[in-house]
Amino acid sequence: MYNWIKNRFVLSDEGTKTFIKGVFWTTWHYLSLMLPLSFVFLFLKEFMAKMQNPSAEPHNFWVYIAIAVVIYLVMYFIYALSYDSTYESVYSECKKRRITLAEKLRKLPLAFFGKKDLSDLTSTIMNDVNALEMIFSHAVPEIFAVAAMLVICAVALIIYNPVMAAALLWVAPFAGLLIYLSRKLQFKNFKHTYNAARVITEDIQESLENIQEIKSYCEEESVCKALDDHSKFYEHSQIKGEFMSGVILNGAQIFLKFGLASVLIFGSILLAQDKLSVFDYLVYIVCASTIYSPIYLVLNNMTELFFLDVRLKRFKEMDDMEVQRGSTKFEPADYDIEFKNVDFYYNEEKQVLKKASFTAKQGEITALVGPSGSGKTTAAKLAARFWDIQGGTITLGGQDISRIDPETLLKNFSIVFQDVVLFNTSIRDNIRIGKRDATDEEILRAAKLANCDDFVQKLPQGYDTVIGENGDTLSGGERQRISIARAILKDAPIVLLDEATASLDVENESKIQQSISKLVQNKTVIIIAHRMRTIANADKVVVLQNGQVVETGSPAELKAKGGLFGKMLKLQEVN
Ligand SMILES: Nc1ncnc2c1ncn2[C@@H]1O[C@H](COP(=O)(O)OP(=O)(O)OP(=O)(O)O)[C@@H](O)[C@H]1O
Repeated sequence: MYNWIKNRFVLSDEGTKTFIKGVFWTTWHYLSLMLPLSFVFLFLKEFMAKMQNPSAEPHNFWVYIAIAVVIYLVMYFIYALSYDSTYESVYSECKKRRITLAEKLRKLPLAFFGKKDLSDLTSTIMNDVNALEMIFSHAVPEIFAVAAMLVICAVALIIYNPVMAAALLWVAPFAGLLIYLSRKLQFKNFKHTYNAARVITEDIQESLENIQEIKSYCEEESVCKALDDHSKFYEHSQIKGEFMSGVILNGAQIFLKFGLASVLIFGSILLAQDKLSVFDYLVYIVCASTIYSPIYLVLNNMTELFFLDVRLKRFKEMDDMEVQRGSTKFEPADYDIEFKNVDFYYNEEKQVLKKASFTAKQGEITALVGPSGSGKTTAAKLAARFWDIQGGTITLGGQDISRIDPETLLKNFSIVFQDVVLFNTSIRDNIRIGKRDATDEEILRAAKLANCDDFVQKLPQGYDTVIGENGDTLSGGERQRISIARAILKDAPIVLLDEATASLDVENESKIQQSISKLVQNKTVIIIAHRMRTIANADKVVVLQNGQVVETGSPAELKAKGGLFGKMLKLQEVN
């Protein structure tokens, strides 16, 4: 049972224990709801005994008051315990689930994020877990608790009078079966609604992110129309889903009412035949008027469980995702990077690297050159284990990087991409990302080396200026310089520069080239640039074409050879 609960609801060990505790107390809470009813029966029994025998001595009035107070206190404490244990379990489990998801995301290869929409992941971490909070704090414990209470009551009623119990309870299994049989249909409906909601979230996020392009290409109308269509589809599937659930649930609820009719009919027959006392008849009528509400509650919550399954499926999908593992101990003799017959493809349709072999030595600048789409960026990112390769090996300091923990590996890399990512915080904090414990002096030094200081000093708050989402308030070149300052501050033994100076003007580029030449001393440097002057200082050039290494050598050697590199060089000289 323990394992079933744990797997069924994708819970942690502690979550399963607190969940069972919550269900235990919720069951007692529902059982305690019968106490006032028992009190009424006690009173009724005595009242009828008094009617049959007027000389019988009634209980003292204060006895009833005392019983009522005890019942109230018992119910109060049981409810408090049930509330406390259920909510404690729910909130702590949801917190854990969010942390586990975030931890999982941290360990997934970056390839995963390329395939997934980020709004979708955010929605799983926030909205799906929120929905779980609701369902776990209400529906799930209630199902277990009310079902347990109903079983106990059913057993008591069957022992008390099996025929009347049968007349009362026969409807419940049929109503339950009706809901159970509808589960596939309800699951399918909810999945449609859920996916439609995800599409809308993605639409909104995408249109907000690309608002500039949308406006500049006058695409507002078509974007709004798409959003409108998706919203209509969402509305339609919501209404369809609710209608379907409503029809099924109402069908079950109406069916349950037959139970009251059969109690009245059978009870009257048995009463007429003198096989049932008036008191027992009244007991079953009262039961019939109260017991179907909790049964209906269970049925209603069962449909919530079908909805829960859609969300749990998403959690399981993320849970089952393969994470990148490796040793956290990494003490290389040097920082030479070696690609040996590397095969790589993002998806099976197209192989991006084919038996690629080259070495980027420590203390040297290795330039990756080649036509657009030849696999330069991919190769550079593979060196930092952004993805795992499908064939060959990549070693760093002689150690296979697929056996090194990605985070441990990345500590050795300073990376500057063309697509700079900045955070909506101060310039100082954005640079500090390179080295969390950096002093202000170290930050200033890195900023000066990266030629940031001039433009930062002109800003009203200097290094404390908050730069907006992804540095929106800065120019492309300024943003790029901040990211270079970050890399300088990190001072890692390996430097990857992917079109790092592409968005700078000639004057700034040459200044940054000087800074970069300081940054890269005695380091392993892999540089990707389309402008040939950017790689003039490279020690080695690796030319890629269609994912294959077609030339390797110094810039002078390759120029003299007159191959692809020579042609590219000539082309740029002409231009
Ligand atoms: N995340 C990805 N998923 C699928 N395919 C990708 C992905 N990134 C790149 N590719 C494909 O892999 C091939 C190599 O891309 P890559 O960016 O490595 O080339 P590149 O030589 O750096 O190009 P450029 O000079 O234009 O930046 C291209 O065909 C590209 O479409």
